[in-house]
Amino acid sequence: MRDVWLAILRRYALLFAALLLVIAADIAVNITPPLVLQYLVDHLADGAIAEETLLLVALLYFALCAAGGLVDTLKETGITVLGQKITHGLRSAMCQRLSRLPADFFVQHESGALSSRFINDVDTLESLFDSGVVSMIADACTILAILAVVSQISGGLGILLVIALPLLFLLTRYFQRRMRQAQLDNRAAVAKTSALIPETVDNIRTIHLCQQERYMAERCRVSLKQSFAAMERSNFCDSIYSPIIICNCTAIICLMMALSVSSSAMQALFGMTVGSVVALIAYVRRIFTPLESIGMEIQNIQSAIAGIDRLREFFAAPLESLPPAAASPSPAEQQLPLVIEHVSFGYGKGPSLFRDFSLTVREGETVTLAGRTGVGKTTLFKLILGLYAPRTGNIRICGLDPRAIPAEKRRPICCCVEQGFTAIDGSVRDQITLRDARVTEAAVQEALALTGMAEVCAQLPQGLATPFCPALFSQGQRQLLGIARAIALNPRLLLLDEITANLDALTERQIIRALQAASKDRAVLSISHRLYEASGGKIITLS
Ligand SMILES: Nc1ncnc2c1ncn2[C@@H]1O[C@H](COP(=O)(O)OP(=O)(O)OP(=O)(O)O)[C@@H](O)[C@H]1O
Repeated sequence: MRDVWLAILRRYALLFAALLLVIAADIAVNITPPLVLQYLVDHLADGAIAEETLLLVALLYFALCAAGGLVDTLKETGITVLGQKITHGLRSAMCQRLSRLPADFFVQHESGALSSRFINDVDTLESLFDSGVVSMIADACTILAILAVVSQISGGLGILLVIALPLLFLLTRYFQRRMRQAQLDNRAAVAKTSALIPETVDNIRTIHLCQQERYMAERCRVSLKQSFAAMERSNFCDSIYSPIIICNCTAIICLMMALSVSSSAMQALFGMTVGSVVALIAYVRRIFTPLESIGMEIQNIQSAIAGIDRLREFFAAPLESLPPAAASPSPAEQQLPLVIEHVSFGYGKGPSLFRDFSLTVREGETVTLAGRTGVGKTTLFKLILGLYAPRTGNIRICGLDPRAIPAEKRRPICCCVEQGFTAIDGSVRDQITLRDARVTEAAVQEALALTGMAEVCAQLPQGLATPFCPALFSQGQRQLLGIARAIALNPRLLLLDEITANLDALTERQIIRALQAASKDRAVLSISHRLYEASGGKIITLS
């Protein structure tokens, strides 16, 4: 993961440096107005300043306030842009890595957990930058700068602030922790209520039949009550925090004034003038905003660290070791769509599912794999598709090692139709082309004609341009679309994994007819007894 970070930081080093400059400018611009105000008030009080100079100083004060707002906006924009760039760089690195992870990784990690790495964990990492580390550095620098200036004007107030600030910081953290806990409790209660709604709707008949309405209502009431109580706690902390901070701020100012007038020694320490009082009040107020932000930033950094750990795990997963890119096979090898020679395979360190298995499928041939359930028929397909490497032996598709075939060359060589149709977001045409520019309109029409789906698609409201939704087609029609997708780039080898399972006899016959038309002149390896009976091809039993 360190390489990824370094690459990202190197790429955006300029932006990072510019951001640091803007942060420095922001601190400087925000710290100056009270000093100008002090000068202005002091000189107004003793009347020893020309009117034009006064006007100029007043204008300077307003200009500095405006510049402060401007630089602040620039700083926020810079932090957000840098955070977004880092997120983009990180997600791109994750996507690149995702396509090189072995099939086992996807068996061990649920798709939901993997999506969460891409969405939630990367988002928390973004917050590590835009409302975490960078903002914390900026806030800490602002506090130090204010303390330095305040100590210059009034050493006594500087000491007071150094004593009070850690206590106020602890108070802020206490409130923030309580609010966070209340929000977490509320989220858990809301999630419970949300889960209850679909559960109730799905089981509404059973609830009525078993007269469980009260029980369900009670469950809902309990989680709503928990949510309400948690929100109350959060609101309470929120409402009393600001008054407490304002009271503290006022108490510090009062204490400063009381001490400065109590004795001449104290006055020397606090060094009060009318202007300095105005400036110091402004500084005391200003110091609380970054103090409060730092508390939130620590919280963000803590949750981001958990996200970083999960991302580190993702980046630490070993990549698939692929054989070198496939060299062009000899013309003799090219003629054989599938050759399996003495292959043995088992998952991980488990026992071998099959040993010394050999098979050749030629052009125009339909071979059916048979064998008891769990014998490894689908596993053999995974080996042919290059998802796993055989323990021993070789597999060649058109003379190439399936694991070494580049992604863009796979579709014209070998395609697999599975039991269920997996749709992509887009139109009906996209389901066949998969947005692959090599699939021409003529190829789409030919694939639809071969599978008998041309008429069905022509009757759709916008023809092939109709946005796809599962309700447009029956289960059998979706399977036919899957076959049309598989043959659209005219692959030499077609793998069919129980594609007629769960279908009624009529639809099954329709699919078998479509397959017979699609199988002409290509090698077909199937796990389907029906197809075997219909095609009369070879049957190979795995044992
Ligand atoms: N990713 C995996 N990791 C470990 N074991 C697996 C994995 N996938 C499948 N298996 C195991 O391998 C064995 C063969 O599974 P496979 O799906 O290939 O059988 P099959 O012959 O296609 O069965 P069926 O006819 O029921 O579909 C099973 O015992 C299964 O539990």
